[in-house]
Amino acid sequence: MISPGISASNLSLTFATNDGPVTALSDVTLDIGKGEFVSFIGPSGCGKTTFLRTIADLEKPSSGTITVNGQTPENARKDRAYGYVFQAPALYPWRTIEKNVALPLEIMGYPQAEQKARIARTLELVNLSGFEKRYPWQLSGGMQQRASIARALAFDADLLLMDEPFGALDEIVRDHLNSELLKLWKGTGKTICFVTHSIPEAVYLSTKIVVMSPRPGRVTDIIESTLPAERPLDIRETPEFLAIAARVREGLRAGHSYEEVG
Ligand SMILES: Nc1ncnc2c1ncn2[C@@H]1O[C@H](COP(=O)(O)OP(=O)(O)OP(=O)(O)O)[C@@H](O)[C@H]1O
Repeated sequence: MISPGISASNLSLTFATNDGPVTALSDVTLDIGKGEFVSFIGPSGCGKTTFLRTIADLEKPSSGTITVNGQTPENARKDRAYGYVFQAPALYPWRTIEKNVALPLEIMGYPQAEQKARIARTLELVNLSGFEKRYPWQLSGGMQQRASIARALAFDADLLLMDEPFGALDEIVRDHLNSELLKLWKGTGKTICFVTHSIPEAVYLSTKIVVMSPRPGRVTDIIESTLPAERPLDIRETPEFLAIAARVREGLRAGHSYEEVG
């Protein structure tokens, strides 16, 4: 049996705004096992970021429950249960790459030697060994995003929350980072929650795909991937891959997601 990593039950979240209440999440029920790679896909405004932020205890649900490693999100946060990778790399320009990766370790009071070892290990995991002394602006966008992944990995949380980390990158860099991320996931056994707008990216990476629709944000389909663990990039041309992609597309249509745009 897969042990529970994240369990949401009838989770709803409504923001009070000047224009009245906005329901970002409506009645979301979802279980994510430890070691799963789960993608959240849906159009802008369907609550993907809000769901990630709720896991991270950055938002409080209006109703329903959610547990992270069997605890409240607040206790999980205090336990440093997760690393968070934002849409933009969000690196400090005045800090070198190694100093950026060191930041959470400094805050958590790791001894210098331990910091050094962890920085070396995580930079190696994301293929950035040798770039320790560079500044973020000296690296390409893809390298900057890898550095921010290294920072999220530095304190070795079991759970990695990634909010559309590769959205701003070109296809080729994105392909490369997708296969690197899969390798990293397989090598570390972490649980990954990954937000994306891209159907091929979601299908390529995930063990489970959560399709969402807006107004209000809800889950329209949960797809368990039947793809093998070993996934070369050209798996994206196989009938099995295309069948899963078609089901995701159908789920998006069922939520009237794209018809409403434009
Ligand atoms: N702090 C907030 N206050 C008020 N409304 C908010 C707040 N955060 C999000 N929302 C609203 O909640 C809904 C869901 O937003 P969310 O950012 O979770 O969507 P998303 O699916 O991640 O979108 P995107 O793909 O554009 O990042 C949107 O309508 C958004 O405007």
